[in-house]
Amino acid sequence: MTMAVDVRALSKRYGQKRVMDGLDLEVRPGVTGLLGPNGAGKTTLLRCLATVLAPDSGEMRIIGLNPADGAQRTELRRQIGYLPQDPGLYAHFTSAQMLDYIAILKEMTNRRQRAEEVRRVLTEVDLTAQSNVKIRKLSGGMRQRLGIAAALVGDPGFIILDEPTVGLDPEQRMRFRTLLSRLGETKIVLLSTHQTEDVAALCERVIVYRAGQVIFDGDPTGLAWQAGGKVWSTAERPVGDEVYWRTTEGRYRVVGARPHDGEAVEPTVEDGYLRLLAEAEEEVA
Ligand SMILES: Nc1ncnc2c1ncn2[C@@H]1O[C@H](COP(=O)(O)OP(=O)(O)OP(=O)(O)O)[C@@H](O)[C@H]1O
Repeated sequence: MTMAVDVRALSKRYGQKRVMDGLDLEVRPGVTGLLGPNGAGKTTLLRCLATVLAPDSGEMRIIGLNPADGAQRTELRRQIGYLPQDPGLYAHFTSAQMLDYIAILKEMTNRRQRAEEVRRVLTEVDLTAQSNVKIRKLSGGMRQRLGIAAALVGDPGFIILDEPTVGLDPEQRMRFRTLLSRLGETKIVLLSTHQTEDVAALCERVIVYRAGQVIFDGDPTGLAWQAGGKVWSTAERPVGDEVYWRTTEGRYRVVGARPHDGEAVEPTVEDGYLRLLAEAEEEVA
């Protein structure tokens, strides 16, 4: 089994709108983060990789299998765990029933084996106590964790998570980071997120995606340094169109040109990301 995702010249349009245009991408085991503004096309890419959506053209090899081929696609789906943005959980099922159902869809026919698998994934996301609680009674964060558990059923080699940390409290987010880091030791984990702190904390690789194009591919430190020498702390509210915000210390953090009293600040992943997007906007303008 080739533990890699290999995508060549992938294109997708919705009507006249071109969302992906000849995308080339390789993803290896480890945790890879996909960052990008709303509407960049992240979900479209993830849905293609999850074999939920067929691209218009291009080639994919995922764990050595070709999803364009029916038999290989079926085999591949056993190897993929996918958390969509809206996981479509059944409100009247309990957590355990939902996961058991997913295990059945993944063709786990042995009832005892399934029960064990359900227990395992519930433990992974700290939902054992909610095992027999109906989904409609779970909090938003608990539902999100159940969605993550669903993606882990059957121990897939390729895990695709679309904004997995939405709604998680800080403790559960930490727990989730630990879980993902562990999974990334042997599996291909691809997560789309708007949380640059998650990317900084757990991704060894980050891809920034904008308007269907990869505009950065490297490690989080490299992304942070996209704003190297361009992050400032200043006492006065900046004028002009630089990106800035007020910090808890009551100063302004500016990403862009140096304000007249600006003191240089070490860039974060968020700074680098914002700078990169601002530069991409400038190029288009
Ligand atoms: N089924 C569809 N039909 C028509 N247009 C679509 C469809 N799905 C997505 N789009 C459009 O394609 C573009 C990319 O959407 P996509 O959901 O892939 O972006 P995204 O990067 O995941 O965004 P977000 O961060 O907001 O989730 C958007 O302009 C969106 O409106």
